[in-house]
Amino acid sequence: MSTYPEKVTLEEGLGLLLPWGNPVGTECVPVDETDGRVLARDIISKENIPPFRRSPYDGYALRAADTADASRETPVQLTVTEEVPAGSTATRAIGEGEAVKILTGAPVPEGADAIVKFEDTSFTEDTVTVFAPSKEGSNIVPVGEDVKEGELVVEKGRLISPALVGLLAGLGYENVKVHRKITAALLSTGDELIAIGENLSPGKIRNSSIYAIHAYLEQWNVNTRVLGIEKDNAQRIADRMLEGLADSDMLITTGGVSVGDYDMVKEALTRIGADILFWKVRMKPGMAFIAAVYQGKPILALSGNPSAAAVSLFMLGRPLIRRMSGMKDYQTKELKVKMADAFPKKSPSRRMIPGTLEILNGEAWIVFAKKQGNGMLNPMRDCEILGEIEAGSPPLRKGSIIKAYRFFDR
Ligand SMILES: Nc1nc2c(c(=O)[nH]1)N[C@H]1C(S)=C(S)[C@@H](COP(=O)(O)OP(=O)(O)OC[C@H]3O[C@@H](n4cnc5c(N)ncnc54)[C@H](O)[C@@H]3O)O[C@H]1N2
Ligand code: MOO
Repeated sequence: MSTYPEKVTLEEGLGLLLPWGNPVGTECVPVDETDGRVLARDIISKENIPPFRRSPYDGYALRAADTADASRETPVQLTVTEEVPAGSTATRAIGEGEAVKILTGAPVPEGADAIVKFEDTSFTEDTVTVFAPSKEGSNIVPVGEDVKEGELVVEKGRLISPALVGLLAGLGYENVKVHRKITAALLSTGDELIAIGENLSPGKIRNSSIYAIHAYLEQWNVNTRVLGIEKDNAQRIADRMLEGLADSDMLITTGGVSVGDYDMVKEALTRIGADILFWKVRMKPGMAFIAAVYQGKPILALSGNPSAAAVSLFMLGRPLIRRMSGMKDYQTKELKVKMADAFPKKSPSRRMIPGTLEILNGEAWIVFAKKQGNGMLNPMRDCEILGEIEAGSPPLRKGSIIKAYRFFDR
């Protein structure tokens, strides 16, 4: 019989599980499909953005030296030689006493070293008059202001944001090398579960938890293969597990991981020959949990209790999924928050309390979910962060400072 650790700390559990989350392979996808994907190569710019000195205003390009003596009383008049709209270039460099009418986004002509806005001048078709000296370089966007040629714009392993999609397009990438999306098979176990459309009968409940898990996975850009509901029968669960694992990178199950007579998931894992990495984590909710590996593929057996399943998925599943997806910063980020509510009970166990993050007077506060309990989904509804009550804590007053874990970072 294989042995495995029981009742590990969260950190021990992550230490045992995360090494199995090897980054998946890569693929090239059109740039407009890359939001939320993980970049698989460093992006070093071959170009400057902008590629030329640019005017940020509609106005006149001129030589700052020509305006040195300009004032309200002694305005300086310059000869306008031509007009340069965006998309064009000047036909020649400007000389002493000359200016070029220029529009926003147009390249600054050779010889010019300052731009004056229209509204700061008076002008005719052929002349422009300025009333103050311009500083050399003023109102000129330098070449490469946004991105410099040769610059490391973004490292591989970063999650691509909407602005980065735009930057990649701006750099000329029609296709981008990203990690392929991982696929997770999802299996719900429990004799009590019925599908959404079925009628409730005594003792039965609708399968809700897996829909929440499915939605979280979608947010994390994971493809899913939904296996449906299986009864509390070890062999049937084992068969479904193998079916799901055959064409997925990982398996997530719910239910049947406690100590009850019908908790068949551990037995099913043994039957398929999976290696159990650990059973039970010292936190609440989320104590009931099994991590296993089958042919290198991670298996997360989550609690049937929906909040417990979500907390395990956030604290253990999410970093694993981020690592498998190719992300460099896969670890959950921590912060210190003040409690906007008291936690009135002693807490012998380490507790994770879902809440929202509020910033008040420059301080981070956690507002706990109104409902708390591992058997509900409501507590997780608006969860942005999980506040941690340490094992052995006395009752905590409002305003106490605790650690929290955040889930809205990229
Ligand atoms: N004697 C003990 N009993 C229990 C312990 C324990 O340590 N000793 N731990 C309790 C804790 S804490 C949890 S969490 C649960 C874990 O139970 P399982 O993971 O085995 O889950 P089930 O028993 O299958 O279901 C628990 C609960 O959740 C409901 N459920 C199941 N699947 C779904 C679903 N897909 N959607 C919605 N709800 C679901 C199920 O009907 C049960 O009510 O064990 C405690 N017991
Ligand atoms: O294990 Mo239960 O998962 O503590 O809520």
